[in-house]
Amino acid sequence: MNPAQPGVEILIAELGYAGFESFVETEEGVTAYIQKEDWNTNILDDIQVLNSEEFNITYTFEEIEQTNWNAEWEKNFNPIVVDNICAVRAPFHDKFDTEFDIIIEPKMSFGTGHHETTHMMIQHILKNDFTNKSVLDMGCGTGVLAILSEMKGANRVDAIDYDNWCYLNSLENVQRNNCKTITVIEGDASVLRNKRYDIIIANINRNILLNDMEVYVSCLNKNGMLFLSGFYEEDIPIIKTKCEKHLLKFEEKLERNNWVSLKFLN
Ligand SMILES: C[S@@+](CC[C@H](N)C(=O)[O-])C[C@H]1O[C@@H](n2cnc3c(N)ncnc32)[C@H](O)[C@@H]1O
Repeated sequence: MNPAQPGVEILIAELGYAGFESFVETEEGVTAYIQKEDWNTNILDDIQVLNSEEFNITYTFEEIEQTNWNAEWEKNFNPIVVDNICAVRAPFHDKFDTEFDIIIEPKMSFGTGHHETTHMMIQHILKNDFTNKSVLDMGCGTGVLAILSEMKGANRVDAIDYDNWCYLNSLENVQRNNCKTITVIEGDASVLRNKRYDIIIANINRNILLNDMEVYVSCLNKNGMLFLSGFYEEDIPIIKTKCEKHLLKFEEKLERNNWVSLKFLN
């Protein structure tokens, strides 16, 4: 995609709503990634900025091989350290002298800590008490947040993702970090029936969160905590309204580059 610069933010926001999961801004424009099974050309009919006379955006699309993507990731994956407390690194990086040291081989899955939303979710987990809590990591990606939840003392963690690649990658990363309390499940909110948690973490996107909020809230214990991310500052009102409709109390907001992460209490 090749937008004039002022249109980039609008374009990324609209693509995010439509289900695109990650974005790389280049000198030529924006490369946007979406899971193959979520893609069809009709999706672009909803992207209003593509029809804007003001920006004149052109685009192409192509299917990419997961294996090529892996190699790219491994070349470009630099370790990160969040708040000097939690490192997220690949197996081939040296160990960090931080309280928490998470080893992730991301392959194609989202969740290395580099993305603003993952970074903020890590910050939320670091700041809150997870001791002996039951935790749901919905949309677990690499499993990084589930792994940190166990390291922070959670005694039961379900890590759920509807994408088979993420499911397999989370299983690998759970083993790699010697986690004992994490169950990785392939599925979406429909697998949550009759499950209950003290803490729910969901870094997905605005529309999925709005759509599945009722199910999440039905699984959240009284006085439980809900951490949400995967959306922008301008989405806060609609997310807050939805949460407040389910009697959740807004507690805290984190923000990075217009991405936000919210904490609610039940
Ligand atoms: C933004 S990534 C977050 C990954 C990781 N939790 C993190 O914070 O870095 C969102 C993840 O949610 C998954 N996902 C999207 N929609 C979903 C749904 N309806 N049910 C379960 N997982 C979903 C995607 O496959 C992706 O791995």
